[in-house]
Amino acid sequence: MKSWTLLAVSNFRLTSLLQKCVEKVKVVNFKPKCVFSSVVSSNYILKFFIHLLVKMDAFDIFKKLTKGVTFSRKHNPREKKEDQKTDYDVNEIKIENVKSEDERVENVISEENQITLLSGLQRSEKRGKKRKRDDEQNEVKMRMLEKEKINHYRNKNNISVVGRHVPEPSKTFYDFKVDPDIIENLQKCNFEEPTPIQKQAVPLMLEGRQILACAPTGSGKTAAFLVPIIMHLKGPERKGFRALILCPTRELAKQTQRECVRLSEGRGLRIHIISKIKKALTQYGSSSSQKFDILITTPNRLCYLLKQDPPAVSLKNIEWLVIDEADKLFETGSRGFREQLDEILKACDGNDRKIAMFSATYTPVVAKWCVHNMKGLVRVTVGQRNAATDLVDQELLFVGNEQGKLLAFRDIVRQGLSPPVLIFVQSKERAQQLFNELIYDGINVDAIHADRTQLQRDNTVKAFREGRIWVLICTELMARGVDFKGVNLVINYDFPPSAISYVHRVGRAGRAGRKGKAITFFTIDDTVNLRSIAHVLKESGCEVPPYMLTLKKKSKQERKKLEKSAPKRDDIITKPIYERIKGGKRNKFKEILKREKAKTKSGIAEKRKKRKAFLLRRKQFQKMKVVERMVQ
Ligand SMILES: Nc1ncnc2c1ncn2[C@@H]1O[C@H](COP(=O)(O)OP(=O)(O)OP(=O)(O)O)[C@@H](O)[C@H]1O
Repeated sequence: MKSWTLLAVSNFRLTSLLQKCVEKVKVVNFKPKCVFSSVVSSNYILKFFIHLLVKMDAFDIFKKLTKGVTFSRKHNPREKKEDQKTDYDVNEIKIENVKSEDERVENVISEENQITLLSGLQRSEKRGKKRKRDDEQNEVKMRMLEKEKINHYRNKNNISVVGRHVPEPSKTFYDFKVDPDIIENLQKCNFEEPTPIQKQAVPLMLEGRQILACAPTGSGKTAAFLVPIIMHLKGPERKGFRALILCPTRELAKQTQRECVRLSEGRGLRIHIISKIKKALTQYGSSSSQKFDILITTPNRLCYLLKQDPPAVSLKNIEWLVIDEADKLFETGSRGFREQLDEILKACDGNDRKIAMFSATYTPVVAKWCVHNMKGLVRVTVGQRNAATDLVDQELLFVGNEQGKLLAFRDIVRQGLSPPVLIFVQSKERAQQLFNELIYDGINVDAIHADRTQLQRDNTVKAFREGRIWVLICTELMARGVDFKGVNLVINYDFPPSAISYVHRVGRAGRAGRKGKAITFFTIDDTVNLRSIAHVLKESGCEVPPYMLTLKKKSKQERKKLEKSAPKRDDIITKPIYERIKGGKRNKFKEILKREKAKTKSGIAEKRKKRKAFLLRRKQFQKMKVVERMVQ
């Protein structure tokens, strides 16, 4: 193999440039070996080469640079070995004619001011490439390290994300890229630092990303979607509604509106809730002033407005659509809102529409829909999916039968009840029955259910919030999203229809970092969901008798049936009602009972009469048939 020895050349940049020149004149296997005699600053050398490159062609440059340099073409086996052994070894370079080359360089550059040569710096092109590669590798390593740090922070906060280019979670409110007034409002609410869902969801939504977020009950999901929306809308405009927040109940919508008002203080945003449908029919139509920005409502009311001809509200300018309690709104059937949701989605047909879904529980139906319909979707999960908050101490209590439930509750009261307490029952009738029972026990109690008027419902919620009512009996209506501060105890008087319902009911306690307790009564009739609910308890670190976890898994059909219609239960009554009624009223009640009895007696007699007539007709018919056969 031919080898060249170039003596007395320059530093690294000089060498590599020279090599390029040499390549241009097609010199094969050029291995420059060089040493400096004096120190030249690399900047000046660069300037020098730029000067040369501009003025001369490659051959000229080569000639100029190699002037006076001796090239040895001798075939030297030792040299060959060296060549193979190492790319370039500074210690074994032959130095010839260094001075003359140095002088020449100085001469050429003398026009370009002063030059200082760095002595001892020798690099080959391969080394240069290696350095470049190293730099790239270091950069990759740095990026990986950064990613690892972010992942570590996410793990610490139990955040998991699925999606592309997910921004870093914010550590403090100041890391949110929001205006100072929003941070001030957050601080006014006594929020010290963002909750994990806020840490991840806020930066995501601020970047305009569509998200499906799942985080435990009471973990601040409301502020997580309100902050970016408020930031996005900035101030009031005359475009009609630009953000829409859907909630499953009016109580939750009102609560969200309150929080939105608090967080957007000073911005002048007009936040509306559809409370009176008649007023709404004329308030938001196309002929109105369009001076409104955020609409918070239930799907039913909004659909009613959309169905008017022409529609009584326009959703064309909606930029953010938030579906709170997404899994509930995606439920089909009479209790769900799926059909209404489809109509609303159709009405929000603006180009800029982005969707955010939030819930404490996750269902595959929602996830599937999001994957198919939300571009650039990011899924954010805090903690374990469909798990109850670990701030609540949960207990399953076997009470034998329906009477046992009342006895168990009275026992809890005897041991000492620390209000506020929420009691969940399966129907409005049972809510009323339990209310009638407890009111005679001298407990400061009220009930809320769909049969009560809007005003009654609002007053009850207000009284409970203000501490005028200690025990609130409610149905599934209040299980989702409603935030009563400091609920100490949740009692599932009637067993929840599903594990998801259990998670939401229990989640009314243990909110915003506070601790709480939940007791769930069960009888022998409640075994269908016992196993799955026992698993929820176990996952949130509560003690569960092992037999519950190994109960036979009930079929999906059985569980679905239970979700659709609650099981039949005995009425909640411990004594005959007339025993509790005094004086004249009691006698009246006895009379009513007698009449009822008489009614049933006459009813039985009527039934007997009918049966007799039926039997008689059947006999006659049979006789006729016999006669017909005989004739034939
Ligand atoms: N960063 C924060 N620091 C302290 N408290 C907060 C913070 N963010 C929200 N909260 C408070 O936490 C409570 C629960 O918040 P929120 O109602 O948003 O919970 P949620 O996750 O929506 O619950 P659910 O799933 O039951 O609807 C509220 O009282 C709210 O004011």
